[in-house]
Amino acid sequence: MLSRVKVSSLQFHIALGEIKTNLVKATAALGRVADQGAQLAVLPEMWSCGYDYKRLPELAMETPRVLDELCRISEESGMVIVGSLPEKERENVFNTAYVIDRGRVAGRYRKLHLFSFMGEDRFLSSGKESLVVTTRVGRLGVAICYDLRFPELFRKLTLEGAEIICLPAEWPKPRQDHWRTLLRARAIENQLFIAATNCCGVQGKLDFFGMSLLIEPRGDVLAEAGATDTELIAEFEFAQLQDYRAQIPCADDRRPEVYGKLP
Ligand SMILES: O=C(O)CCC(=O)C(=O)O
Repeated sequence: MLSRVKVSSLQFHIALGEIKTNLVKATAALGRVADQGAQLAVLPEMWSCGYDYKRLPELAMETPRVLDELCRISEESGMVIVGSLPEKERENVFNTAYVIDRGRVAGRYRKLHLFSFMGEDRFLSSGKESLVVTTRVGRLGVAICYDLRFPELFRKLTLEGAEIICLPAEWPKPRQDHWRTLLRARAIENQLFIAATNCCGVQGKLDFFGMSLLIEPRGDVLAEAGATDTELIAEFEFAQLQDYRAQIPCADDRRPEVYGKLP
């Protein structure tokens, strides 16, 4: 097991429906962070095409090709890569975060909580399972964007041994405060690392503020992006997680007999 991991968050503007443009951008950014020694790279939510709702079934047909490219990069660079893409299965389209490790898909998480406020539930199907997966950079839990508002999911991932939670997002203005506060809260209450990647810039009618964050288990922000294309890098030291959990043993002090058992 590694004692520390170099983690990167690849924030960029997603061109709506333009898979080729976004793939070129992501590939270049992955190359740059690999050159800086990144071992885990987190891309935004639906980064290949954005929320081009009506064209999602057609755009999702390209996802296997995008995944092949990510697998190649993972194989050549040694990086673990996480990010969400539209996934088509029969008549359903899911918002699916893929974990790519050692040149193959090591785990797949279909977004559980669809953002009904913006009609995501009318165009996408929701997943039925959470995901914690062991990779070469440790045990990763995955959540996507709106999932951040559901602490139960994060607690479940924690109890299942997640050390780092990767959170691809497309979180628009004006809720910057919720984004930053909830990310720090999820890290603090579960005493783990969070690598959250938002997109930035205008996409259709929405304006994204960026503010991708790399956070350690005390809730301290190790790196934070502004509102433009940015590659964040920080080191996650697993001893910090162990020390903090030993110091304030929240997991041991839980009272599940009162408020219910998870998972
Ligand atoms: O919860 C929010 O405010 C934003 C969520 C969102 O944009 C999404 O899940 O796509």
